[in-house]
Order: sequence, then structure tokens, then C-alpha cells
Amino acid sequence: MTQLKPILSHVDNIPSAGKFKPDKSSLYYIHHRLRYQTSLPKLTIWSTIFLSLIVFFFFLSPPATPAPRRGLRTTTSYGGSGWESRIKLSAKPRSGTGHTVLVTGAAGFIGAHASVALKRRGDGVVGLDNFNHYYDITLKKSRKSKLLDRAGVFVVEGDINDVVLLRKLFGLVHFTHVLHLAAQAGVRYAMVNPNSYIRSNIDGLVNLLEVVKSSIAQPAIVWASSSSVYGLNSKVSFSEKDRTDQPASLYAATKKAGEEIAHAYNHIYGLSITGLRFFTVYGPWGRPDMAYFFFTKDILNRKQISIFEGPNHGTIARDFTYIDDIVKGCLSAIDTAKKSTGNGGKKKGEAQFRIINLGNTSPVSVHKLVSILEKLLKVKAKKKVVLMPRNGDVPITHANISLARMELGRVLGEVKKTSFPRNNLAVEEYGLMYRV
Ligand SMILES: O=C(O)[C@H]1O[C@H](OP(=O)(O)OP(=O)(O)OC[C@H]2O[C@@H](n3ccc(=O)[nH]c3=O)[C@H](O)[C@@H]2O)[C@H](O)[C@@H](O)[C@@H]1O
Repeated sequence: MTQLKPILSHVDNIPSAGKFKPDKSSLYYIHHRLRYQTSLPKLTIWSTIFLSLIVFFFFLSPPATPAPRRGLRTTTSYGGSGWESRIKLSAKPRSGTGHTVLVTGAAGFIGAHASVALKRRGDGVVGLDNFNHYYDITLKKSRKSKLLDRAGVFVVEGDINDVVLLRKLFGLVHFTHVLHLAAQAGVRYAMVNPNSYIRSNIDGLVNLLEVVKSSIAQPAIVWASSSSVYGLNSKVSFSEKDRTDQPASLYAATKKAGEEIAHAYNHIYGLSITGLRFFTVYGPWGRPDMAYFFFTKDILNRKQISIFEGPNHGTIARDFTYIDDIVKGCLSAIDTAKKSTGNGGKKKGEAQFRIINLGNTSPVSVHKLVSILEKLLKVKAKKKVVLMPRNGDVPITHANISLARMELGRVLGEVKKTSFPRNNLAVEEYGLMYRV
């Protein structure tokens, strides 16, 4: 500051040109000033040429990134009459008695199967999916083009955290139900990317419930919870009455939090909500992060697989549940869901609140899973038995589905006890990955 001040005051005291006998430092200043003044026209010319060149090359070259498509990603570009009419068409049930269902996570494993089943039986369906990169996006795109498009289900590419989009959808269509399956799945990945679980399973859920509760005709909600909420519970089989306050992973904790959040919205706003606790769902078009899927791939590629074991060679087992049974459970939950009692954010009376297990009721050990795969693939697996890492897994899951049988009656009566896998699914799925 002390050095700056004299310099600045000197500059301030420069008189106008001509009446002034410059000292050395003033000369220096004037020299620069003159140079600047004389080079100004030149600078202007060069700048104009330079800018023209930029503009010329900008129009000549192709865009580095594609322009945002209408109705996708950015909230400002949603809409357009074409986009809206496709949504309305997809939302239209075949008959007056059909439901109109918004399926979130429609390009996901369970979402795609459930959307197609709803559409095929005559319900109106609009899908919503953010096509994130948790696993190979080509699989999601293939589910869309080969299952959903063919069945006539329009999928909006967007996020459940996008409130503007959600409001737009609820303004366009009077959904009778929301089948909320969009979530960050996977037990072990929660240690890699914990925030994605909060974003999808907590923030996303709350955003959706906020929009649903404010809508004029509140739809009933059926959503995906998880068997993982039983956590460290050691009592089998798992009944809905058992404790669920000891999650073993952040994933499980977010699903449990979801159940509590759902209860609050049911209590305050009269939203009809059914949470389905899915037990390790498998089948065609399944998720590549699940053991049956990557075991198949690795066995075929002669790569070593790790089989988890508990302490003292304890068996690790899962109540693997076939996708068709889960889809039946979802549809039945929709059919038996009572209407929400509120509208526009106001509760008019008590509303239905359910939490229901959906599982096969016959746990299969990981060893058994691998031996079934070996038999089907006709390849001996390179197995390495390792102590189950403490990264969210639990030793065993086993569903008690008495409540499902009671509540979902008609449809779940058909759930058969299946041997695992019911057919050559894992192999089919592997083939599928290579066709996409
Ligand atoms: O039912 C559920 O609630 C959960 O089911 C699955 O989670 P998980 O049962 O862990 O399914 P996989 O990841 O396919 O694992 C199946 C079995 O293989 C075991 N495993 C996994 C990976 C591995 O390398 N080795 C191994 O032995 C696991 O411990 C587990 O017993 C899903 O990934 C979750 O999204 C879902 O919520």
C-alpha cells in the first residue's frame, strides 16, 4: 500500500498533454499511453478479424455435444405437443376399468417386467427412468427398445429428483397408482458411492411423495423396499413383525428410512402406501451386479469366483425369488391398494399402510447356486471360498409370506415353490448381454 500510493498519486497528477515538462517516469507513462492510443485501431481490426474467424468456425464445425433433445434431461426442454401426446397415449388404459400407473425405474430389471405386465393386461403405463450408469446402460436401453417400446410403454427419460418434471407428469395424467421402483440398488456398492443411495432412496423418494401428496387426485403408491432391512436379525424366517432396526449396510438403512418416511406421509397426508420387501430377485434381463449374473459370466470366461462363507464355514444363503413371482406380487399390490384419502396436500381420513414380504420362502446356499450354474453351463467353476467381507452382506434371508398370502390373496396364491433357477435363466441372460 505504501509503495502503491506514490505511484498512483503520480499518475493522478499528470497534466494534459503539451503544458508539461515530463520527468523520466512520466515519459514512461506517456510512451505507453501513446502506444496504446496509436495501436487502438489496429487492435480493433485484428479483434474483428479474430472474432469473425471464431464465428465462421463455430458454424462450420459440428456441435461437440448433441443438442438436448426435447423432453429429455433439462427441465426447460420438457414438453412439446408430441412428447405430451405420447405420454397421454401410453397412460390410457384399454378399458374404463384399467388403472393408470406411473412406473419409476421402468428401464430397470423389475421395472421393465412390471411395466410390460401392466400394459399387457390393459392398464395405462408411463415409465420414468434416469438411465444412470450404475451398470451397463446398453442393458437398460435394450430393455427399453426390446421390452417396453414393443409393449407400447413410453418411457420418459428423467429423474425422480426433478420436481418440475414430476409436476408436469402429474399435471398431464391423472395417475391412479405409482409403482415406485427407481432406486440405487446393490448392497456392496453402498461402500463405494454412499451418496447415490441418499440421492435416490431418500431425496428421490421424498420428492416423489411431495408431488404425489400435492396432486389433486392422490394416487396410491406401491414401492420397492428390500429384504435387507432385516439386517442382523437372526430369527428366520423373516416376518414383517420382526425387528428391522439393525441394518448391515447403508443400502438397507436407506430402505428402512424409506419405510419410515412412507409412514409419515401416510399419516400426515392420507397417502395409501404399500412397501414390498423383495428377496434377491433373479431372472432374464437381470442386473449385472448381482451374483448369479456375474458368476455366470465369470464361469464361462474361466475366471475365478469368490464364494462367501460365514465364520466356522457357516452357510451363506439367499431366498432367491423369480421375477415373475415378484411381478405378480406388484400387480396384486396395485389391485388391492385402497385409494388415498387426501388431495391437494390435505388428509381426509386414515389411509392404507402396508409392508409386505415378497420372497420364495426357500433359501438356497451360494454353494448350491454355483453348482446349479456349473451344471447348466457345463463348465466347472474356479471357486475360491472366502470369509464374507463385512461390506453389508448378511448370512441368510428367508421370507415368511403369510401376510402376502393374506393381503395379496388371489395372485400370490399362484406363487409356486420353485427350484432355483426355474430354467436356464442365467445362461439366457448371459447370452442376452452379448446380443445387445
Ligand atoms: O433382497 C434384497 O434385499 C437384495 O438382494 C440383492 O442383494 P443380495 O442378496 O446381496 O444379492 P447378490 O448380490 O446377488 O448376492 C447373492 C449372494 O451371493 C453372495 N456373494 C456375492 C458376491 C460374491 O462375490 N460372492 C458371493 O458369495 C452374497 O453374499 C449373497 O449371499 C440385490 O442386489 C439388492 O439390491 C436387493 O435389495
